Amino acid sequence: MSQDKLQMMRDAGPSVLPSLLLCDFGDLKGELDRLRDAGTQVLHLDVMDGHFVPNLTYGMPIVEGLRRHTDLPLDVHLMISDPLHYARPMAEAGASSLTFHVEAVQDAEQVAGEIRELGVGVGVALNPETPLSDLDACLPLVDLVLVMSVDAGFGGQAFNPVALEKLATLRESHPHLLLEIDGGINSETIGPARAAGCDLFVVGSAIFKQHDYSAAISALEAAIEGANV
Ligand SMILES: O=C(CO)[C@H](O)[C@H](O)COP(=O)(O)O
Ligand SMILES: [Co+2]
Repeated sequence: MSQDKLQMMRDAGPSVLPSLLLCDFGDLKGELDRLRDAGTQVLHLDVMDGHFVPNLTYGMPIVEGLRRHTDLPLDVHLMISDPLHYARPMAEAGASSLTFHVEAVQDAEQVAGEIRELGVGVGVALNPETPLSDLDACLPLVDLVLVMSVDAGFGGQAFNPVALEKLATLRESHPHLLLEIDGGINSETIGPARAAGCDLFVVGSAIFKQHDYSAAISALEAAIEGANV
């Protein structure tokens, strides 16, 4: 099933992925309904352990609860020190793709290989200061690369344009890899990210700090459409 969901992420084309980090957790079902009505095709879930990053969010019960209320692909961003410890429970909870941070692991090739065996999409993420060369060993084993445009850990940070260079380099060398960007994406930064070859655009503040999610997502999609690709 998760491989189907990964295909749904590919088939969606350039897409805005709302990050539930900044949503109203007191009304998750309402938030899902509003996002679905706004045309959301993939959800981005930020899992933080208070160790790899200095922030703590949520784990399997929330992923499982979301899965019971939506068929949308769940793109899970693991900002945790020991991704393999939680990979299987996350897959069983309903994750469609699991993206680990290359900075968190000793052997990224092994981690990517073990996640792949779970039947979910495999992603690797890197923070702004991490060089692309750190991905060399695991790139042949992943479906997507998540290029961070802020330091992982918090929503609402300013966009770091170093991500654009990384996206352009990856797009050139790996035309079929799914490329995702996360952090400080809004209607001004999303166009340059699309022009650099990005497919999936994670957005927190620029959706959840607006009253009208449909209007916010439409503005972001218009900026993607208008990008100089
Ligand atoms: O991974 C993340 C933070 O580490 C979030 O996905 C990201 O910060 C989204 O929020 P914003 O659009 O406000 O930057
Ligand atoms: Co994220």
